[in-house]
Amino acid sequence: MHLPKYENKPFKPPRRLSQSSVHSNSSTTKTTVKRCVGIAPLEAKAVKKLKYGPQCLQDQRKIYTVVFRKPSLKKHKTWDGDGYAISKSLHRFAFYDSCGKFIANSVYSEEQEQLFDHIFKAGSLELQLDYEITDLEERREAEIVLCKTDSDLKRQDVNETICERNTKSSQGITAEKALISNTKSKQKPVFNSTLKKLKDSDASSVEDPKLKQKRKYSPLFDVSKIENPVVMNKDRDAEIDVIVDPLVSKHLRPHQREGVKFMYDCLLGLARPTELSSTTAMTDVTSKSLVLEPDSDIQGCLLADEMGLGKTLMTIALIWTLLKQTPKASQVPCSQQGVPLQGLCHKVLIVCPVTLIGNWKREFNKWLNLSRIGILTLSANNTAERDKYDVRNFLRIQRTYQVLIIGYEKLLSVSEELRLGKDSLDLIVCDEGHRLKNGASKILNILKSLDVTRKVLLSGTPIQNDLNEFYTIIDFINPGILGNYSQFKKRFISPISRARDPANKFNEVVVQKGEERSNEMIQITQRFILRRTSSILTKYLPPRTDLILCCRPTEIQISAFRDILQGAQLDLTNLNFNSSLALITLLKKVCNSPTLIQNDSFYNSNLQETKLSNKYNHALNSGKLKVLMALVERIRNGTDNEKVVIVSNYTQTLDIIENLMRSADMQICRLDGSTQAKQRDAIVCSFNNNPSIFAFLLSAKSGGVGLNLTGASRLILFDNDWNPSVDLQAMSRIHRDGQKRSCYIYRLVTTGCIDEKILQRQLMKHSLSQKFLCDSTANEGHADDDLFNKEDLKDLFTISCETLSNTHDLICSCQGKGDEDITLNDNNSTIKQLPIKPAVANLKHWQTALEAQRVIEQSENQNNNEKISLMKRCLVGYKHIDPKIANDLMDPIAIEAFQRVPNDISFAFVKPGEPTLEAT
Ligand SMILES: Nc1ncnc2c1ncn2[C@@H]1O[C@H](COP(=O)(O)OP(=O)(O)OP(=O)(O)O)[C@@H](O)[C@H]1O
Repeated sequence: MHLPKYENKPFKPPRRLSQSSVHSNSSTTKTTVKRCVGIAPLEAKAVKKLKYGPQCLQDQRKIYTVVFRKPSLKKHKTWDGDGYAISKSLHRFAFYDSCGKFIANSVYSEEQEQLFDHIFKAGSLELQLDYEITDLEERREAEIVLCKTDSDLKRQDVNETICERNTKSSQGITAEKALISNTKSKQKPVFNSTLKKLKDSDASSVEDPKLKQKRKYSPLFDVSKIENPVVMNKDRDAEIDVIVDPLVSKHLRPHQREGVKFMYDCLLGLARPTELSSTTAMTDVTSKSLVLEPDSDIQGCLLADEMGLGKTLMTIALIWTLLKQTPKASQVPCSQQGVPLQGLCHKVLIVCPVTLIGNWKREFNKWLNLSRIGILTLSANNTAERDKYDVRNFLRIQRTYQVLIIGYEKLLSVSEELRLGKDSLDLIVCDEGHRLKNGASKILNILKSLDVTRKVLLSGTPIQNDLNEFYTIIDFINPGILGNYSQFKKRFISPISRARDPANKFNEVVVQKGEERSNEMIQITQRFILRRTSSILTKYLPPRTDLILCCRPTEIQISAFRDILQGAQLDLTNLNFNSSLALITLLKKVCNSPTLIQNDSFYNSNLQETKLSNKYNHALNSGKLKVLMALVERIRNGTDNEKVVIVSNYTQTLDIIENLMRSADMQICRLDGSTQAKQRDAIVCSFNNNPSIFAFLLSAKSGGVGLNLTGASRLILFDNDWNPSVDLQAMSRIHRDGQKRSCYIYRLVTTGCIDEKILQRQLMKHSLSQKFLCDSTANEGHADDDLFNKEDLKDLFTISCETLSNTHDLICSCQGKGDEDITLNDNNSTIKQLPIKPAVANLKHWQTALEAQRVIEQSENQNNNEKISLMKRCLVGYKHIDPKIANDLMDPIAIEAFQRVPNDISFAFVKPGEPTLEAT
């Protein structure tokens, strides 16, 4: 199977622009020519009228790009310049420099296959062919340069006429303005370095002020000819509208149109009225340009949309717009029609996890085509020296690449090169930007040292509930907006933390102050943070059925739980979460498979004398493993050639699953923390494209982020993480754009054991995380103390062998016939989505101890009710099914699996997907 491979173009030095293409007043750059010729093919008739030196337009001879240098004896030779070659016959080549000036002829008489390796000697130069220009647009560009050898005004006029006619004849989304050089004025050659200087200079240095006053400017696109355009907002000084290229905007969904405008407003420091971000306003305003007040505090943003909402596409649309357009036309060189020839940005740095570099490049190709935009990626195979060379060239050379995509890890090795060339960078995009939450991180400090004001952070994972981390990220995006750290600490961290401290839970004043400061912080930051949930996508995706399957523990598991809990001699009166963590982890492992305990460090140092491990060393020794194997066998035997992704937090669990599946002759691939960066992309591609690979084993934490596994339509989440967003990340790998089949997500939990309790915490936390800043997402696999009191901890260590589902027992009293699901009554639906706190408000000052006790008890009850309500909220829409009573798990595969292991699925919550797929 042939997979697309995107190689970087070789670096070339800046091309010297031909005299006619650029001049110091209303100058025209190479881009001008490119735009002009890219609109519609030149008509042969018009072309024939031109009597050009190289005659290149009169026939279909091949045109190549070339690089050249003076002959040198140096070991590591570099190229001095670039140009073109025209092959007049199979063997004869005429070489021209980048201005179209003839250099020399040369002959090639060797094997055709080695043509591109051959070093030609022509004139006093060595030359090498780079690539044949087959792209129409690029060929036209070359032709025009080559045709200008004896440039004269008449010929230029004809060019202009052709360009104008092409523009007029182009329709709808191709209605781009022709960009025509003003050749009638005096021309001086300008190098790209000069253009770079112009970039930051004042308008007056580019244009004569008198001329400027008279001059009219035009946007790059004619908005009247675009169906449903996306027009950017502007400030009062804007001279023209900036309109997203219809080539991209035609693909954008309503939330994406709004997202692109949001990011643009932030980067340009435009103060957005809050109503603009409301969902109802979306469709109405994105095609209009509103005049907004400036907001000097903001030049960066955080796009925190949930995964799968298309943050990559939105960012590509933004980058492409900024590279090509600016509202301040008078500050850049313009065509004769007043169309700016430069955008607001010239060079963009995208930093992302190494696993996502390939994905970014594919997305650029998907939406723009790589022939339009120069994307440089640093290959994982490159040496550090090669990386440095590439980065230096990226920043130095104007023309070849506009975007550099680099892994976070590689930033360190090229930091010096980036710092030296930092003035060339205009925008930094940090994908999975929550990685920058650590203020001491070297990567963050390198990025800060680049002094790039415009920044976009992308993160599908909510920012964690740690105010220090939050400060670090916000201060990176918009430095100083929250004051310096000590001011921030005083104003926000201290009062908010004090209010969260259980010791202050009855101090109304403290709690209220914390709440006020928290709201104040939200108000400041929501100006540049945008978060939408993936529910927006429902109507564009195939239906998704969610099944939570409670898997009955095996006898082996139950006896392992008992032995461990007895051996650990828990002091239930002095429990706290951190001291119990090792035991909790051990119990989680037993839920997956008792085999795992033999490698558990807590077990080995504290419980080994119990010599339990040998007893549990059987293959299918857990309920979840039995259900998993029943499911995957059913999926594999199905007629639809469906594939499955299996996710676990433990690589050792993946080892067990891998062994079981391989012994059942299933072909699998696997991605976990040990998978080399350079292999990751290839593994994902081969899974999605190779029909013989049936399953993908994925470690939830080490790579789930950002992966596209739409080759599979079923996903089994083998264990839960405390942090619901880790699981959500994993689950959205298959149910995302590009998915054509109905999807099924199975979450396996061990009935009545710690697995189910973790699920319950997740359900509560997910409800809480709706309020952005108060997201109670836990840190790196640790549970959040907010949600654990001593009773909760005791509950974690309680095994309920008799129950069909401990979760169901808590929230509902139905029989599990499958016909009842939870609907929130009015009371419940108004539950405040705030972290659970004791009902402090109920406790007035100066109450007797008895009254206080009563209020506290009431508060605790109220909290329990709130917790249950939070859980219910997450399970709205789920059917409650005891498969022994109601044999309808709403999925033929699950039904067949149940028939195979009827004693191992004790209960199920099933949320059937709605058939709402819209043509996209
Ligand atoms: N408007 C659209 N039409 C069709 N496909 C789209 C659209 N927007 C995005 N996609 C596709 O959806 C998939 C997911 O998009 P993308 O990776 O950008 O999401 P994301 O928000 O960055 O998610 P994550 O946080 O998981 O990385 C990609 O394959 C992308 O090409």
